[in-house]
Amino acid sequence: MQELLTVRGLTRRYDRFTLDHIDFSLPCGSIMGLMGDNGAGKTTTLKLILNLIRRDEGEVLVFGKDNITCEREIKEEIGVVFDECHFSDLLRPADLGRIFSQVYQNWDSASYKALLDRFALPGRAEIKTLSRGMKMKLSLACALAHHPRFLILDEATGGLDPVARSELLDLLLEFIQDESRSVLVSSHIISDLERICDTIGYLHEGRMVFCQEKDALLERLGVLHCGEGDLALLEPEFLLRVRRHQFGCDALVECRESIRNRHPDWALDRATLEEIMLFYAKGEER
Ligand SMILES: Nc1ncnc2c1ncn2[C@@H]1O[C@H](COP(=O)(O)OP(=O)(O)OP(=O)(O)O)[C@@H](O)[C@H]1O
Repeated sequence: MQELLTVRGLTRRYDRFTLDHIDFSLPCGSIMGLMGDNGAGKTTTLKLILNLIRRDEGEVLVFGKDNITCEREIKEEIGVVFDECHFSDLLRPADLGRIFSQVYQNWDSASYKALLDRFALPGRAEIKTLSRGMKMKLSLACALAHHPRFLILDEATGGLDPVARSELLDLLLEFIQDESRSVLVSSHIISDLERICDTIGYLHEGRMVFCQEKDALLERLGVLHCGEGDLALLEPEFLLRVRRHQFGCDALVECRESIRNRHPDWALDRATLEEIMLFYAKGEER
């Protein structure tokens, strides 16, 4: 499958934080979710891809082209939604349509109008009168109306109610249907990522702990509920992380089926993405 985005060794150093040699790629026709706790480096990664901040090391290729030397060309085909609406409060959606038609060669006024209608957004209302969710939908309409091939969303579902969120997720699935377009989305709403993503990248303290195909990941990993005695019997190569509590321990394990075959009477469940994230954020290595 052709790669739409390739990130290699991407590094950005701040005084108290380093995004540390991040590697991942995103094939055409797929959705990748970036999850991670506050300050893990998700926004930094997205800003580096968009060349909004300077990288210290590494390489970013979008559509096979360097994101710095080919920035103008690449940005024609990228749509971006950040968690806050950055448009002036005094403008109206109709004004944005006129402004963006001067910015993007491919701006499609009819498509913009259709998106405003789809999101029930009034073209002539000042942006300051729109709710947070409506502003988010407006950002999305602006991000989509020039027919980008690559959509980047940073916490874009945060301000939306469950129905609007569900509509947005459907729209993202629709967006990638023709197999030539892709989405990179960061979110704290892990259930949203679990629902739509093909690949999940988990950032923790500036490092990519894993970046894997979601179905394979959920098929492979498991959560074992046991006491210290059983934990000592578990083959060490299967053990990823442990969380100890008053009544025993929970262990994040891999090769779930092999463990089930060897220890059929153990309490072994599938792991959710949220559990996996908690194990890496809060668990111990052994
Ligand atoms: N301009 C800056 N100067 C110094 N440090 C910065 C700067 N921008 C970001 N950081 C630091 O980089 C780290 C990662 O921030 P980033 O915004 O990428 O995290 P995040 O994963 O998006 O977090 P959240 O989920 O809270 O939005 C944080 O520790 C932040 O303080």
